[in-house]
Amino acid sequence: MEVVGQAAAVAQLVGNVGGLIFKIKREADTAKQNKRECENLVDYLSTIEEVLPTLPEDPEVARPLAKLGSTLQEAHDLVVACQKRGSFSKLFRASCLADRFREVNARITCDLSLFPLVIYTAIARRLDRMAQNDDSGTMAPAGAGSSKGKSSGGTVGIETQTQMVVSHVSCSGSDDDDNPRKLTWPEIAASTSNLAVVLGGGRSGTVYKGSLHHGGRVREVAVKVLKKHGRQGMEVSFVAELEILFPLRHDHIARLVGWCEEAEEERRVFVYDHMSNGTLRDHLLGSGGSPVAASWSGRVEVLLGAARALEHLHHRRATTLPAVIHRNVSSCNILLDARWRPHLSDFGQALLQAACEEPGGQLVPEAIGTFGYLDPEYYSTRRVSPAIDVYSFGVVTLEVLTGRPHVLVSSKQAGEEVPVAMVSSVLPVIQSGKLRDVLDARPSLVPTPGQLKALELVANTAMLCLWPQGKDRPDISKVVANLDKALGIIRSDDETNLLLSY
Ligand SMILES: Nc1ncnc2c1ncn2[C@@H]1O[C@H](COP(=O)(O)OP(=O)(O)OP(=O)(O)O)[C@@H](O)[C@H]1O
Repeated sequence: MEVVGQAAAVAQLVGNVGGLIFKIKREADTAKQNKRECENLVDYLSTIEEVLPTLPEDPEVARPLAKLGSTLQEAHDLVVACQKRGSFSKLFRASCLADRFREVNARITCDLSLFPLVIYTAIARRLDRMAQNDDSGTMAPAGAGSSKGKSSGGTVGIETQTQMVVSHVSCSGSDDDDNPRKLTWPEIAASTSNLAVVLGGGRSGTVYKGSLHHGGRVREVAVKVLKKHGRQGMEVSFVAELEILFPLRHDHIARLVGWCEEAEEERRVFVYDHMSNGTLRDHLLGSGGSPVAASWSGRVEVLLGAARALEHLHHRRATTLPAVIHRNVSSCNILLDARWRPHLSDFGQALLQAACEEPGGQLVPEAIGTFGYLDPEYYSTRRVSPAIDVYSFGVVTLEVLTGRPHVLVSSKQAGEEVPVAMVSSVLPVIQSGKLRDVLDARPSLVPTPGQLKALELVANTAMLCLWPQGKDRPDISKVVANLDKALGIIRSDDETNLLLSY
């Protein structure tokens, strides 16, 4: 009886969400302003509408459904507000409404992100029950006439979720025909000669070298095969990462070329453009004479490119897409291509900024990041805001200036080596005006006055980025402007010195 009651409650919530989508579509049809935002919202909701009938009548979907319902109620009010055409300060009103659309879109995305896990569990349970009671081999989700039993292993919800993500971001992102594409495992195996060459590895998986025909040409690619840890958690992060990476196009962001998702085999893969000159850290800590290690202009150019990538992530306001917070900015995640141009990579921990957040940032269950780069304020408050990337970028800037690793090993204490964040030993020296004492000597044994002036600007910018409280740190656009200026000073100084040497 209770089960019947719960199923009825879910059916009612599904009906409620479906009804709201219907009403939103109707109101959007007659909107008098912010029509584009209304249309985008309707496109997004149409995809959700298609999935609604496939939701299992399981009590676990009730909570995210109810949350989605209340967000859609706000979306409805917003679309209704677009019925009025304000004569006074019309543009101002339209821009306020556009902001609210971005907020509502971001919240719908947040609400959806709660679904995969519960849908997965519910469908898996359903399949178990079917295996015991019903060997017909078909599964008829509540109210659906489609989706017949081809599915196994409870993967319908997840693959549908991936499909939703792809179709949503395809609508709102770039419309070029060079979009990332879905690949099969045999294609992955062929492109990497059966995972023959390892490029690197980390907490989330192993990266292999490969080549792939894509966008009308053969591309060198890096193929990241995700670890098969906890199936459910992996699915959630895979979908989230795909949602973020799919529409990203920037000269300084490692581009997603494709992905492979074979849920039954627990295989999940991302394919990126290959960056043949490795990580920034390799060059800062290595002894080789790469342009990045050997010249101040090369180093500041890399910093500037990476800062521009972050600026692109933090300020996607020209689009309806919410800002992205990377959460894992480090010298290991700045990769260099064949022409030594930097590309920000590794979006495995990135988050879409929820527009519904309170001041101070979105609260997350756990502050994840890498020791030495992790913003201490974020670590203690668990609030995510763009300022946490600015902090980590400050650490990378100090690495570039000093050539020292982000973590130093201090002397042994009680028989154990104690790691210390590099920031805590280098920052006080810079603050006391002794930048030269910590500057890496490799680019120039004795920096010229012009170089020193530029490097002081870079160091001062790093100090601001490392301010203890996020609200006091500069916006990344300010960081870009300072680095641009510093690079200009270094370049003109290099030219003057070249002329003088003739
Ligand atoms: N596009 C690429 N081109 C070349 N090499 C790459 C590329 N992407 C990753 N790599 C190599 O693989 C290594 C691991 O990649 P990545 O940092 O994305 O993995 P991860 O498991 O997410 O790491 P982390 O533990 O930092 O989260 C990198 O340090 C780099 O050496």
